[in-house]
Amino acid sequence: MHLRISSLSKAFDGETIVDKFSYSVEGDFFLTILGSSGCGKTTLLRMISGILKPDAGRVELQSERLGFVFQDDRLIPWLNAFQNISIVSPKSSPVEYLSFVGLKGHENKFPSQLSGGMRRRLNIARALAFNPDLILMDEPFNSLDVVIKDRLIEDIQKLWTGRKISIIMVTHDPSEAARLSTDIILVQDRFSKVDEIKLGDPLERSPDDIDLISRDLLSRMKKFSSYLH
Ligand SMILES: Nc1ncnc2c1ncn2[C@@H]1O[C@H](COP(=O)(O)OP(=O)(O)OP(=O)(O)O)[C@@H](O)[C@H]1O
Repeated sequence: MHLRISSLSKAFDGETIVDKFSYSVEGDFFLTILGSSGCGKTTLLRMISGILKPDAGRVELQSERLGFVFQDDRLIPWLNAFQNISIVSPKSSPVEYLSFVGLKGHENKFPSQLSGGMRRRLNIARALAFNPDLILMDEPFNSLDVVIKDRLIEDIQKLWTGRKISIIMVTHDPSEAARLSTDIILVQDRFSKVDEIKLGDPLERSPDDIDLISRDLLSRMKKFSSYLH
């Protein structure tokens, strides 16, 4: 698996968001695109996925089956949880994936009958059921309560180790990045500064290591926060 980004640029209404950005990573990576709100993380992820066309530059992504967890859940309102999964992935066993995200017993509920956090988990289950070799996740743990979030982070880590898939995740939370990533792209203020951080295997990281990395990331982010200056 590899991702190669060469000299990628994007502007909206004449305002540059991503400016000649190059990056590459390979292997079974867990790449986190980390940065404060509005810095251009989602724009980069959308260009990586091919949903958004860059103004210049190119993305080379080796993947046969791409799964996507969007920021807003894109569930079909008139199908229940089971059907929302089986429609995108008829050969999968939806109950297995619903159990994985803690939604066993909710198979017959429609999206409108689920809480925001449950819909988010259903969204994740649907991406997994597609059996992807690469998953792109945009803020997957937003609006989840802390216990569910902690459990899901553990499960996603198990999935990453067990199935040898690669993951690219967007987040603004340095502690999620410190816990899960093999590699981090820390984006400051619309790509005016980008740190590329290689962390290696997250399973070899102790809670103290995670804490240290998390604090280092936060202090780097604070230096560039316009809100604090
Ligand atoms: N389709 C679009 N048209 C115009 N401007 C856009 C569009 N998409 C994004 N932008 C602008 O680009 C900037 C970066 O947006 P982006 O969604 O990539 O940021 P982000 O880092 O993912 O933020 P957040 O964490 O708040 O989701 C923002 O100022 C946003 O208003």
